[in-house]
Amino acid sequence: MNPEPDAGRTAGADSVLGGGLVTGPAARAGAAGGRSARHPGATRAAGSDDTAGGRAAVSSAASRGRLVVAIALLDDTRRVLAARRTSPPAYAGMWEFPGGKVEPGESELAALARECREELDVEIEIGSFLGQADLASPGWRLRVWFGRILAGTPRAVEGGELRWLTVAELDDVSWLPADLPLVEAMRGRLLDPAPLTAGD
Ligand SMILES: Nc1nc2c([nH]c(=O)n2[C@H]2C[C@H](O)[C@@H](COP(=O)(O)OP(=O)(O)OP(=O)(O)O)O2)c(=O)[nH]1
Repeated sequence: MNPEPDAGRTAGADSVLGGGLVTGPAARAGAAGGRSARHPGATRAAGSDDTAGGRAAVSSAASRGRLVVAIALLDDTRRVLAARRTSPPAYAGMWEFPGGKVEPGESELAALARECREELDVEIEIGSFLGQADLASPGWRLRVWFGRILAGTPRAVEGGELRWLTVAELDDVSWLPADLPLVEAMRGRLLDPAPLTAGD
């Protein structure tokens, strides 16, 4: 399933992702920014209640929600790179797709490229959209793309741990709760022999 139009197209193809990828400069241009959400979240907003105060608090929190972008980086054998978090305490030890928050004025894809540079010390090529999920904090949303490494060997710059997981190993780690439906979607895409082309 690819619920979003592809992030962008360039010439070229590779055996893992297929063609139609956005590389660094194109990613920085941010072809996918500003799209509306079309998919319900996987995680219910936490902390809501039925009191007027509760509604106001939730509404206020939603208005300052954040967009988190992350990447399912694949190697040539379709293993995916997972990262183990060290913070906050509630998430420490759980696994996620590398990524982070989009800064104000920054495009989604530029943020994705920046986060991979900062957290993994790699340059990436961004492929097709995997999916999105609402996070526990009201107004926060996670959006994930497939991608591959163009340059560098990933290392956990900010601590934690990295693991390349085969599709058979996806359940060997404890994913963050919001990631679970995305991991399921990814499993389906990885088991499908079709190339993970942008726009498929
Ligand atoms: N990167 C990433 N974050 C995720 C995933 N799933 C999930 O619930 N999250 C949550 C955890 C955090 O609350 C939030 C991302 O925040 P972050 O702390 O990683 O962002 P950041 O790198 O910009 O961090 P910072 O500079 O503000 O310290 O999204 C995921 O797969 N990848």
